[in-house]
Amino acid sequence: MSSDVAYKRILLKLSGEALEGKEAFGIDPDVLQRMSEEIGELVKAGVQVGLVIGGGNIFRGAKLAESGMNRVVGDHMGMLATVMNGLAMRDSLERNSIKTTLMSAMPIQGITTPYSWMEAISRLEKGEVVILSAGTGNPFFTTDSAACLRGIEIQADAVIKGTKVDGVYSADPMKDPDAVLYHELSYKEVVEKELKVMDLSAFILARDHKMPIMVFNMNKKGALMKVIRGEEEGTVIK
Ligand SMILES: Nc1ncnc2c1ncn2[C@@H]1O[C@H](COP(=O)(O)OP(=O)(O)O)[C@@H](O)[C@H]1O
Ligand SMILES: O=c1ccn([C@@H]2O[C@H](COP(=O)(O)OP(=O)(O)O)[C@@H](O)[C@H]2O)c(=O)[nH]1
Repeated sequence: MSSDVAYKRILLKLSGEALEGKEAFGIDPDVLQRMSEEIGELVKAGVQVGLVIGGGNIFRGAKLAESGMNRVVGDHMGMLATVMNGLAMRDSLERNSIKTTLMSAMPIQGITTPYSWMEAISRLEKGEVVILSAGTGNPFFTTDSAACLRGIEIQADAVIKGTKVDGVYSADPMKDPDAVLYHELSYKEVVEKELKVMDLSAFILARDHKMPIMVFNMNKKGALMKVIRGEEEGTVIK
């Protein structure tokens, strides 16, 4: 492993919505390409990358339930959306010569590999990127919960969450122009200040297992590598 990286194995969580990029719906190929290049740099530096991708660019169960659909069915659709994003991401990574396995908590024979934590670790050790799709496989959870759960299972050194803003702020930066970016926070401060990092059940799981969380801007070129090098970028919660 290259000596200038601070983490050997990471669980990278990419937001489904951020994959939309400049498109009105679905997936922006430019975002996929840029993320593939950035993930490729990590792999070259010797970092083992487990990847959880959201599905918010396609379906969210809670939103579907607002219009009358059964929430469980809506969540199944949301989880399948993460498999579609996973297929697109694997395709893009493979086109960039990065060996990738797409695992799914909802197995689809012939298309995905069923999720197994031991198999995931063994492939990560061989230098493959492993995409862990279909969230936790259960309704009423989010892909942030999946990221923390899988991060703990695969014994990652940190959960690194890519989002649309530069990190965790004192208030929602999209709404409050005076919001201040934090570079470091404790789990306790996040709870006390009620800061939106991820949903509470995901966050508490990470806290209880002392899993560090980093939040960075997916739209900022090079930000991910800076986080991995331990440079001042985004927000670290530990
Ligand atoms: N304290 C805060 N710090 C950072 N972002 C915040 C905060 N409060 C609300 N937000 C909003 O949360 C959004 C990111 O949430 P995230 O969980 O990544 O989104 P998604 O719903 O796509 O998973 C940002 O775009 C930002 O507008
Ligand atoms: O373990 C999980 C993960 C996801 N989902 C569903 O999949 C959708 C897409 O995931 P998420 O909203 O976390 O995506 P993101 O916001 O990261 O794009 C969610 O809204 C849920 O409906 C679920 O039911 N269980």
